[in-house]
Amino acid sequence: MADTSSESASHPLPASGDDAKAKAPVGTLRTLWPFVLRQRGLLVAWLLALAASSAATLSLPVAVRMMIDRGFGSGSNIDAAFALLFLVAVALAIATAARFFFVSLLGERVIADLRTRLYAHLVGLDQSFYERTRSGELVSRLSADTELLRSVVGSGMSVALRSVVMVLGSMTMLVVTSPRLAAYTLVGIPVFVLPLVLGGRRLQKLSRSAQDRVADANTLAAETLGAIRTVQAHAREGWERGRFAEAVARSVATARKRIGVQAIVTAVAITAIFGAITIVLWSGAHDVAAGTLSPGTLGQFVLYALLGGGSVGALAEVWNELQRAAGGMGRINELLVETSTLQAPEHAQALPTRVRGELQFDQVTFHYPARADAPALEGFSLHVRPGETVALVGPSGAGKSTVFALLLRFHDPQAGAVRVDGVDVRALDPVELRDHIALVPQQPTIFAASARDNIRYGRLEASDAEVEDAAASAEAHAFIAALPQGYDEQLGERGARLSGGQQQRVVIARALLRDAPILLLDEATSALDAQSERAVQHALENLMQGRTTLVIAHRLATVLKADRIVVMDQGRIVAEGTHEELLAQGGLYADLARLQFLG
Ligand SMILES: Nc1ncnc2c1ncn2[C@@H]1O[C@H](COP(=O)(O)OP(=O)(O)OP(=O)(O)O)[C@@H](O)[C@H]1O
Repeated sequence: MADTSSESASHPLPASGDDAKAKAPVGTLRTLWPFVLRQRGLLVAWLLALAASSAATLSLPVAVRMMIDRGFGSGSNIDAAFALLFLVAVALAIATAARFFFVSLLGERVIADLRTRLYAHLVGLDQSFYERTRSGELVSRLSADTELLRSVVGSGMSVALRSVVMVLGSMTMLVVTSPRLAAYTLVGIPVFVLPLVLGGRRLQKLSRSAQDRVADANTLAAETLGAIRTVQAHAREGWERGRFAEAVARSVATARKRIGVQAIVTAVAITAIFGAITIVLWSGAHDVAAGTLSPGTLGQFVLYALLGGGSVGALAEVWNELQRAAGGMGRINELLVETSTLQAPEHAQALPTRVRGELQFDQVTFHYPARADAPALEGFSLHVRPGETVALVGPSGAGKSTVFALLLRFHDPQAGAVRVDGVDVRALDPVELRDHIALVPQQPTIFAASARDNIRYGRLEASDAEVEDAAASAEAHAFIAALPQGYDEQLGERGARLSGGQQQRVVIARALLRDAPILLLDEATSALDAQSERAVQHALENLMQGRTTLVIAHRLATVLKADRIVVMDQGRIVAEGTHEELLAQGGLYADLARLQFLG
């Protein structure tokens, strides 16, 4: 059987960005307002440019009329009429460029601000939030949902406001230009617009389901390619090919419907627009022939009608965009209102300047928020003296990791108290508390950064020499120095370029550099070869020296060296003593030791 343990059948995320089925009302976008107001300068510059470009656009038809009537009509003012037309066009060009620049920049700034704020909020949320939230979901909100909003602030908002100005402006100008033709047009508009709006709605629904079908196929591909070992080990390549082909075929079938409707809508749109223009021109031509209307005025009228009609279309489109963005804003708001249940107390107590590292659990009872019925620790009491090494041993689910979580104050117990140097951890600022603790987790966490920066994560202000000293004590200096770029070598995502034992030693170096009086060590369970094992063991011994150490033990060497072994089962302590004492007692420890430590 192939080893598939390293594969996680990654569950498809709901693609937040695309999935915006606009459940939130458009008013949700109000949340953005304070962020927009913070860019006051850009906002004012944009509004000025918008006013200028709208004025230029609205005067363009007038310039065209003058060009036709004066330029072509009499022939005397040709140069002046064309010069005026060109000037208006240049003004329009400059104002449009300025408008685009200011509003796009405004969009970028506002969204950068929102993303920064959202991330800052997320990293501060407590563990219980992360236990019920998938990190992929958060990343998707940070990227896809903010991207939706970026396009709203950076363009949608601009198009909406501009279109409203244009619709109002061109309607006024239609009436001013020719009240009679304007009356015809206003009566005629709904007749032409209604089928387009209906077609547009249908089109939108279809394009959403086309997107969904494409997403289905992508999800299938992501899931199976991510678990390719399992697929191949089961010889399911042929079957998966078939499934993917079917999913793709379904997306084509949906797309075909959309394309068909779009083709019809296009035909209707062209007929409607040219029908309208023909009718206005026809009616206007009679007026021109009768001498009641100049040709230029007719041209001016048609241009205003086109401007107004185009802007109505743009408004309809932007409305959809606003709805999608409101969905994104709603999801981001859900995150922004999340609060940590673990707040720093208003008047946090300070730990002594030299923390001795005395740990006390007093009758602690704790259950995870998701498991109200099953306590992870129950009446748990433990006293660890400064500098002592205590090994926690117990079957899976006994509560060993929970002891760590409470010491780090990732959660607060429902009863009892956890104390460091006699101070209840609830009275401390969590950041100050954690400053005195070094954690070496079972799975080493390596960031996609250089070896040096990975170690320095333990203490950001450490010098290069201190980093290298820590690496040396962690038996990591030799292999890091041998990397092509030495300490500057990028370790790759999740430490892809290091072996398991090397990753562990980098993390130990990080903990050494942290130089905290309290060490929480969750020993790795994965077997290393004898040489790596010895190096890691050596590194750990250096790390534990002179610190209060709680270790979740998986190795014989560790339990043998511990000052005391605490045996846990179902959230309680069932025995305590040294390896020999506990072996002699028999019971749970003897069973565990036979399985885990003595092979
Ligand atoms: N985030 C969580 N939400 C709900 N229940 C949890 C959570 N984490 C742990 N538990 C439960 O709490 C109990 C103690 O878990 P804990 O992780 O402390 O055990 P452990 O001794 O460290 O086990 P292992 O050796 O397998 O890591 C278990 O019953 C577990 O199912």
